[in-house]
Amino acid sequence: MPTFLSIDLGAGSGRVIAGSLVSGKIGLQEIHRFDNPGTDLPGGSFWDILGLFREIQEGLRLAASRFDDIVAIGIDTWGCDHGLLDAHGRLLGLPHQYRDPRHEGMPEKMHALMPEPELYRHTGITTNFYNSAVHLFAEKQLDSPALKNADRLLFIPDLIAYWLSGKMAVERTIASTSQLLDPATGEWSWKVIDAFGLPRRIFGKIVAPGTVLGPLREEVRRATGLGGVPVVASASHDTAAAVAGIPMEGGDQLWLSSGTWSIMGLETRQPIRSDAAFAARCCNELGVDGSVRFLKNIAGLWLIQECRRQWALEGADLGYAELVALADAAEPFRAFIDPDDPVFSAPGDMPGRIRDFCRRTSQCVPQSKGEVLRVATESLALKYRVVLDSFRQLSGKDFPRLHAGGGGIQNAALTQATADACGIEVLAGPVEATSCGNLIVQMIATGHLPDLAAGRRLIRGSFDFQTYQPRQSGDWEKALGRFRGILA
Ligand SMILES: C[C@H](O)[C@H](O)[C@@H](O)C(=O)CO
Repeated sequence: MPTFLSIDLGAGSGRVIAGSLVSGKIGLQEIHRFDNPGTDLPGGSFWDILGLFREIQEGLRLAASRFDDIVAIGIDTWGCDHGLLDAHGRLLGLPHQYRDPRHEGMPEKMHALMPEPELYRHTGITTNFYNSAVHLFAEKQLDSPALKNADRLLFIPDLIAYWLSGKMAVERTIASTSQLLDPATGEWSWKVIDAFGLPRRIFGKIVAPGTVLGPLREEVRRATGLGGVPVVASASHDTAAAVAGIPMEGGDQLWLSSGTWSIMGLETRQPIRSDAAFAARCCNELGVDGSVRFLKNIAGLWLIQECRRQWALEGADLGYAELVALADAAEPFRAFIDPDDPVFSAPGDMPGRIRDFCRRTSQCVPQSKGEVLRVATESLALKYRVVLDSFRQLSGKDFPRLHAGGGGIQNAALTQATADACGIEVLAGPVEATSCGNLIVQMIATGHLPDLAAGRRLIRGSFDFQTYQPRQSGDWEKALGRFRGILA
């Protein structure tokens, strides 16, 4: 049975997943899972990129021992982060994490060189702390030897693909998270690159998702036992992969990719760079098959993951099911936070910050773990509603349903709260939207599927989907009024 391998790296953990085509369905098997902890060192917050590569090779080795018909391999990762390489293809230092505080103070300096509305007209991306443009600009301000000596920039999935195949390429969906790309042409925006004084030479050729890069390098073949399996530049940004993996039919559908980030958006054919879109701080990233992901990033399960991490440090190691049960048992609608307030963006004492926010905004201060989690869960659902309303306004369309995919949909309390707060049906599935998207792009690239629509039909027929109907409740409408009041 033809089997495809999806290497899916999130900003917390990574997996190698095998997707086999059996009797007209995709069967998934998780082959290897590993942590991806960022590490704070003098000089910044970094990714352990060599450790990740070792884990990936281990996953490939395990896959080779289980499957004898491996057709292709594709990589997807979180957005924005990158490595710099010299002219010999050697990595110049550890890649920084996008939460590295070096972004602080940069937007003001950038906007002095190119005002944000103009930047938006060129790139379709508002300035956000995580964008590659901000971090490269910081690197430039620090007179970084890596940047000075760099010959090539590769985003994290491009770097892994290079280490696996020996072929360098910049894949378009991941490049579109940089704030350095023109979303209409899908090519680099030289005006922006020049305005920030970044060296043109590091921005190499951009390839479309689904480009076959080449077979595994000899060294990787020896380390894993795999043969010359081709590496495909898949939908390399995990959100692009997730959107490809959510089976929507027809244009302009509303989707939610639910994970560490909750990303809500529309799948469109053209970027939207109007003043209204800029004011709503919506971004245009690129998707599979020439599509545009018109979207808004919302701080998603990050809030809950960081609460969990903090409580584990304090000695309470709680599983996600326990966290959901605690939130369920707490009293509803006591207080709200803006999940996207900058105070929540860095790792740290999230329960303490949630309490501080409530105190600062003169609301009830949640005390117990359940109360804190309830505040986070309801606030997320309400933020989805606010974002949905801005999409309604910007597009002049109403949306009958929200297509939600990704690991976050397993939090049934949050998914039901999403339906309730948004007042629309949520069609939830698949949990593995990202890997599914990554896999179908490989299947298209290798001639096993004709196109994206066929891939989405395959996914629809392969997995269970759950429908959440909105429960009629005036309480959510009242809560929405209070929530809007605390938004900055
Ligand atoms: C900064 C985030 O990584 C990015 O914007 C988001 O789209 C993502 O990749 C979530 O995994």
